[in-house]
Amino acid sequence: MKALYSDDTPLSQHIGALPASAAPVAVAQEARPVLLHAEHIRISYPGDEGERIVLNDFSLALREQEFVAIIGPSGVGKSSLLRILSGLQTPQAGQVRLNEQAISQPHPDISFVFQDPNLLPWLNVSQNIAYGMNFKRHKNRSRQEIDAAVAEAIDTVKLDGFGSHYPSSLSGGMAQRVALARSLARRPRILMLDEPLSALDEITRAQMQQLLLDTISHYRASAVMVTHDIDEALTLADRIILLDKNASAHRHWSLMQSHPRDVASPEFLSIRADIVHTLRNAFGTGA
Ligand SMILES: Nc1ncnc2c1ncn2[C@@H]1O[C@H](COP(=O)(O)OP(=O)(O)OP(=O)(O)O)[C@@H](O)[C@H]1O
Repeated sequence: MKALYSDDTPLSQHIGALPASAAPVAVAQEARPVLLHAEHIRISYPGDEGERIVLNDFSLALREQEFVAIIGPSGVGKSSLLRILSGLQTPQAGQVRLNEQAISQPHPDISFVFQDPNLLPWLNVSQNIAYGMNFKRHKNRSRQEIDAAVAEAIDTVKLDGFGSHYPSSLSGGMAQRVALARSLARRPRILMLDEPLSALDEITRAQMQQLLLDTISHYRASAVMVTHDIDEALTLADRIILLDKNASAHRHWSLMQSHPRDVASPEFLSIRADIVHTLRNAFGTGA
């Protein structure tokens, strides 16, 4: 069977307690420069018995145009990690650097898409997308430049003809496409996705997965996506990182398959079974 992993190491060895940064990355990605470094991140919150460590000594080097999926049981710190990688939250230890510059607050090169599209109901589709560009970095843009960026984003998410529609007239999938367009029209280097497709029905979700890949590729962005859906991670990601209830034991798989992928193929079923097996054995739960 053709190996899905970035080297010939059996999966059983990959899922040892390797720090995410220590494991090899896919060959195609290796050539790309690292965009975002997270080093020795610790996340903790106050608990009944003092500091409760959620994630410990987590490191990640996200490369240009790399797609990383973060999976793990509920409460292991996936959303907290995404906020830290984005500069929206400060870690208790460690550092996040974007292009070697430490970040500790929201950065214009990083944008977010959440499960809820959060569209402003009093603005139409074009205005919602343009609203996302209303940041310092775009202050010197002319009206024509903003209109051109909005038109490009609408075209990329396949919403031609819907620019003047209001959110109340959009389906869930269309609203999420607007949210995606709003985030990418700003031309961020990295898109952070916190379960953006989980509220959609199966068919819309599958369509959105392909659209997401196409759109991110069009804008040449990197992506970090939190998902509970292993198949979604297998469909989209160059790398899957599994966060463990043991805060120090993060594990990862690198996938080398090009898109579109057939996750029902024997090789994907095999890695899927390995991930599920790991989750069940180590954590007593599914993702
Ligand atoms: N602001 C906060 N104050 C205290 N505890 C918090 C805070 N934010 C998160 N937590 C706790 O930290 C842990 C990790 O939360 P987080 O939302 O990051 O996990 P998650 O893996 O994204 O969970 P889910 O899959 O359920 O969304 C949880 O136990 C959560 O209750």
